[in-house]
Amino acid sequence: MTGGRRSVEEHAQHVAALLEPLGSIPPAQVPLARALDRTLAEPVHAPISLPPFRNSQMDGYAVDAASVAAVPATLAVQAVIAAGDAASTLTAGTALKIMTGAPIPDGADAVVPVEDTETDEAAGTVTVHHTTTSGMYVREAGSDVHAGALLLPAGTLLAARHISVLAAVGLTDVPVRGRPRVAVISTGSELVTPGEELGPGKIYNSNGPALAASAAANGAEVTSIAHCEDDPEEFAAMIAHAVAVADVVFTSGGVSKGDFEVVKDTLEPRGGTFVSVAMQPGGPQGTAVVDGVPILTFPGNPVSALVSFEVFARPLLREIAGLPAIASGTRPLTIGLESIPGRRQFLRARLDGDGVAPLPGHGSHLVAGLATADALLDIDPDITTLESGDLVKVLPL
Ligand SMILES: Nc1nc2c(c(=O)[nH]1)N[C@H]1C(S)=C(S)[C@@H](COP(=O)(O)OP(=O)(O)OC[C@H]3O[C@@H](n4cnc5c(N)ncnc54)[C@H](O)[C@@H]3O)O[C@H]1N2
Ligand code: MOO
Repeated sequence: MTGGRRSVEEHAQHVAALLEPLGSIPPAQVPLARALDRTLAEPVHAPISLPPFRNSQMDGYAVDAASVAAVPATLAVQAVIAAGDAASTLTAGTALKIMTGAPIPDGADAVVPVEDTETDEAAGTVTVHHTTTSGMYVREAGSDVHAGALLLPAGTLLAARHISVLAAVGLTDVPVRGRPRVAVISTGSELVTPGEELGPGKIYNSNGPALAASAAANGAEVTSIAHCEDDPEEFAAMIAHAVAVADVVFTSGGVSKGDFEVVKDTLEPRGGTFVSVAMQPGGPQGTAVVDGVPILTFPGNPVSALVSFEVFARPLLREIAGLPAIASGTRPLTIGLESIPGRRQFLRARLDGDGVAPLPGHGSHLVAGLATADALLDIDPDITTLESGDLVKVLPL
């Protein structure tokens, strides 16, 4: 604690301990069509070789290289082999017209590209102008990967190129790390859902969609998104639903010092802990466990809610889902800044060449300003002034 406030590190440890059981979510077998951005839970070995059979790299003529050792060489063309045809046999001293991807006939060991030949349709012959060597333009079976070899190690974050090879070896589904199920509850009687009428005193709910998007972007499966009036009974019912469908619940609003702090008022009597964390934004934080399911209660201000997610939830969700950690680093400031003493500040900023520039405006309601940021500056509580050129910790958004 610092001055009655819990440090960011202490709160992060507390949250990590609460979310620890999520580390044992079992892996899932998912179809390739839903495997993008998932993380392989186990290594995948090639069930077949690639290419599965010896095939042509060019549209041209399959020959025995020895038969075109002296050029020009004119050979009878026996037939045409298309991609998809079954294997055929080349009669010695002749050629077979062959398409890219078609199986190389037995007896052939090279392909002469069509550009290096002259065809006499009437005579049924091809004249080859350049000599070739055994293996030229032949794609050997297994030259990419052999059956049984390691295709992708466990931990691979599946991108299109991985889906490509998994499909190429004929796999229909793959074992991936389980995703934590997340429920999001936005609280506040002032909130209306986009699409509804914005009556007097009302604002659109932005935390619900933002927290759901943040969770989904960091490896979670969002199973419930709900909005609750500042009504303890309604909130208690929503919590009961949320813990039934999720592994972790995020709430926003209702945790500070007002008359209608529905989250705090409902969860504190049920063993929840509500603290002030020495950070800005995101000071008021709470946690609870209901029916064994951890609940993180973020403050309602939109910037505070998202910064809270970035600092406390994002690293853990990514670890649980097997996603790589977000690489934070340091960069020189392109503009100097002032910071409040005693609070770890997370300032909105924009990457600027090799440096980083803090954005103007510190209010936690500045959601349009937040949308122009692509990073947070992580300023230690004991720092009050930084000059242009000073190195700062940067957390990419
Ligand atoms: N007397 C004090 N007042 C406040 C303190 C304090 O220490 N003493 N802390 C301030 C800080 S810092 C924050 S952050 C907020 C946190 O308050 P709550 O978590 O109780 O949040 P609300 O009061 O419900 O809402 C705050 C603010 O954010 C807007 N909001 C809430 N939910 C949403 C949403 N889903 N989408 C968009 N905007 C939302 C809400 O309308 C309020 O304007 O408390 C300060 N007050
Ligand atoms: O922490 Mo509040 O989260 O400063 O706006």
